[in-house]
Amino acid sequence: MSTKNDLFLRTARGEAVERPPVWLMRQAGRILPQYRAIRNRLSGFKELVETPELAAEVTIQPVDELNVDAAIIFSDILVIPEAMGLTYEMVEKRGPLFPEVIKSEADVQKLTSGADAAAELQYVYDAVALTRQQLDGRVPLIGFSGAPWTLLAYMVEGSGSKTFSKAKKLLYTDPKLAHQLLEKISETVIAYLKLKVESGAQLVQVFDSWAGILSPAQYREFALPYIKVIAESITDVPVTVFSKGAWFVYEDLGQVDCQVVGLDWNTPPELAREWVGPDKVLQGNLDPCQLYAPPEEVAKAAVAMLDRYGRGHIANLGHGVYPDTPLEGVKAFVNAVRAYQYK
Ligand SMILES: Cc1c2[nH]c(c1CCC(=O)O)Cc1[nH]c(c(CCC(=O)O)c1C)Cc1[nH]c(c(CCC(=O)O)c1C)Cc1[nH]c(c(C)c1CCC(=O)O)C2
Repeated sequence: MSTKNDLFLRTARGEAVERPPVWLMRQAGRILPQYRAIRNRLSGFKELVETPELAAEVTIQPVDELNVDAAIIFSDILVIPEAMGLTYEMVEKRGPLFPEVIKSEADVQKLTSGADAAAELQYVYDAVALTRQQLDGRVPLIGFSGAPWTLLAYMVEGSGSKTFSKAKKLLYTDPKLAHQLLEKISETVIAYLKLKVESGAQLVQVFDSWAGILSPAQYREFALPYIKVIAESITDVPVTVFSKGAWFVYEDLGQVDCQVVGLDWNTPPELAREWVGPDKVLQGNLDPCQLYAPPEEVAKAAVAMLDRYGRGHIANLGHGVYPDTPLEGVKAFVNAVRAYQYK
């Protein structure tokens, strides 16, 4: 099946394009009334994630409503810990919660990993295949995974946290165990992403949402090597690495076998370009809070951002869109990028 609007993929592959493509992290979600309507009649978030027909429907909603240049499969990074044997709950208004966490070597040994764990996630592969079919080539479909360090952080901490100090403590007190766990997570992520690609994902993004709380030395020891192996293992589609808050890693990411590097809103694109080098495509990085401003200002800020990046850029926010963002702000952003022309 050919993709009618393949601007996003052409850009990710480094081809010359007429304007930057645009999509938003967390575009499938609470910003859309259509999403809230479906979500409100279900038992919870997990029912939506685990029902392929519904996941496909909410994945396509932002394509219909916002006219973005890519869809991202509706799911969560926490399906991986669950497939490995650590179930999560999504508590309303609070976020994820793991009733059991990883504390000891015995806990790590109990976890399933690799192909066995990835085989638990058939509902994700079904959602990807169904979404591809229903998109009918309108825009490309992005698959994603959490990065090993970010997944470890949830598996050890048991919930969100400002500091993730329990997870960081493990790195300092039992690095060997941390590596054992990271190894198992990585094997699972690789098997999982390969199956997502086989099911129809046309690019994969690895979210290292908590990269920025690591020291540079910790990042190089506990995060980067695993991201490297994952990027090298995905050979059939482009790979995006988004290491949030970790400006100090861009030089290293320049050496990783990925095509796109995602930037958070604290990172000046000119510096990121210097650090990662000329070959990668950059993705980002408008401050999600900018979208609360009046639409004309959102549009101006979007154009100013695009001018700073120049070519080799996928327009996005610097992190996921906040659930209470006005739709008119989101649309002003998308439309401003769509109206832009490279000189
Ligand atoms: C850290 C992380 C998680 N999940 C994810 C990350 C990495 C990206 C990032 O840094 O934001 C990734 C994710 N989660 C979700 C998507 C869907 C696709 C998309 O981007 O549109 C994606 C790509 C749906 C979701 N994942 C979640 C929601 C909200 C739940 C709901 O609808 O009730 C959605 C739409 C829940 C979730 N899931 C997670 C948290 C911390 C929360 C609670 C916070 C919140 O409520 O926003 C873990």
